[in-house]
Amino acid sequence: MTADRSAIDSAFEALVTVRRGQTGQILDLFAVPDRFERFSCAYGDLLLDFSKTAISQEALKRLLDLAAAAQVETQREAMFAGDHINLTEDRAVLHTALRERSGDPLPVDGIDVQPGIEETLQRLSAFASGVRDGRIAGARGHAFTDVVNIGIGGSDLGPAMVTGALAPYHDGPRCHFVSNVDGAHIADLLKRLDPISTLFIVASKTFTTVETMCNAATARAFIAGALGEEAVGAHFAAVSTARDQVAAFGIAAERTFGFWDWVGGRYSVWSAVGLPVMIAIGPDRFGEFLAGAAAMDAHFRSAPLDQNLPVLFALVGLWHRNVCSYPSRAIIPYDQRLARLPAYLQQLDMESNGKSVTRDGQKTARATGPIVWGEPGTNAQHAFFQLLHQGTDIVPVEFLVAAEGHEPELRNHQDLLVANCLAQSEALMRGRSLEQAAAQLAAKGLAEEEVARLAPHRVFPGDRPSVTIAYAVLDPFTLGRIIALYEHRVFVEAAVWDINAFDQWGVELGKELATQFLPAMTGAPLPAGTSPSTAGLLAHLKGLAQA
Ligand SMILES: O=P(O)(O)OC[C@H]1O[C@](O)(CO)[C@@H](O)[C@@H]1O
Repeated sequence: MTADRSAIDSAFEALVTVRRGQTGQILDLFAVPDRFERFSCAYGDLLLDFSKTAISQEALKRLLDLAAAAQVETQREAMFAGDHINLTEDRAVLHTALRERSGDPLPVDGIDVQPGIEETLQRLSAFASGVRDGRIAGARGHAFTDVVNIGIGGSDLGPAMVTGALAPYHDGPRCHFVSNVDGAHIADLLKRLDPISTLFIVASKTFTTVETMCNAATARAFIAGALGEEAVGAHFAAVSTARDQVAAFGIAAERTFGFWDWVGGRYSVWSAVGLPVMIAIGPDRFGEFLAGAAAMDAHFRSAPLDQNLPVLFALVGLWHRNVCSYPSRAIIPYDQRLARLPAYLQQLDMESNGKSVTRDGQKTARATGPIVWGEPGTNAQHAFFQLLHQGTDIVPVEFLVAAEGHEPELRNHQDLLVANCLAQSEALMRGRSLEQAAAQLAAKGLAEEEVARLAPHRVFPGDRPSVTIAYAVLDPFTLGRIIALYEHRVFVEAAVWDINAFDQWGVELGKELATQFLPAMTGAPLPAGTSPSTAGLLAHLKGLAQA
């Protein structure tokens, strides 16, 4: 479908005009008594609060006009219907089908994909259950105590993040994740593992990714060296769309779990890529995780735009990126088990929306995906919150926080955690004036000149925006809802920017050059045209390696 660029441009112009006309601060917007109610949106216990942004009633209205101008609803239906919206790869985008359990037929290119999804899920459940209860065991009959997922990008970040997030639900074997081609990653893990009770899952959509193939070969040698070549089959499973390559590696068809080209790597945790999660928490809990995402899908599809969490979340993102020109967004989960969420969202958001051309190949009219980064609170407070509060750049923050932890006996920890989370968003918005800083110092009895010297350092400009996502508890259902919320937010932002969120050509050039440079590591000349800087660096490193 073709976006109506002029309607989108007009909607953005109207927003810029609103922004220019704003005189007060975020705090002043709370003069409207029900601002919190009006600028937050709940889906069950999951609340998105965006009242601590500079979005006024007028701005919100214009943002909703922007969504209408971009025909977000039409674009959304094209995705759910299985249209080939990934234009550069000529593919449908249907990760949502993986969690849709109604059983209704879903034709893609004339073929119903639901039976294949169901069959794969049944096979995954049987395999995961077998590994969990020891019916599927190693070559010498030992139950698996450790499962190692070998994958990278979407074949690593999703299962690694979700497995960590749902640690309280683990009742299966220990799960580990190896992604980096740096041999240190796998070597440090293998030292701690007993081959006799270790299962490797090689996860790669393409089964050609260099890092994954290199790590898989090392893992294979680990098993073959310890237990013999004939043991390899019992200690490996694969997740891939490339069944031929999997077979060539030596993994049997019954231990190969497929998915489809309409599932992008960074959207694949709902597919067989989620196998380590299923082994860790069991098929039933994995089903709850899928159900959470399906619930968010249904909400995204049916809620009016002004009550639609992913749409509102995206509009806040567009406001910050395009109207306020903020270059990044920070993800700060006040939930230690979501420690890998920022990394997961970096791929989801930046690989999807880090684009400079529109769907028809024209240069984009405005800035697209921001830099996404973050760390869990409260640790982040003691690292980079200084800059968030007093630095010269404004970074909109996205806080995530649960009402309950999983440790009722540590309620005092949860109280401290929640209080800190709320305090940070309040402090970012409220700030502290020079007068207030001076008054505080004077109240401590400091001399006048000391007050004047120190007070400027204690000023907080305030007026810094944040969004808070609050929920009851981080269970599988809620985690599913949160990830789907972010996925659809990325979708809506891309729809407005008129970019393809589902390809990733930007990762190719570096891969190509690495392939060309590899022979030079063992003496061949570097390809013609390689810069003197790169040639100099290689010579330096080789000199050091030989020393
Ligand atoms: O699953 P594969 O094919 O090994 O790819 C891994 C990752 O590599 C990328 O293609 C590019 O980095 C990602 O999109 C993907 O998640």
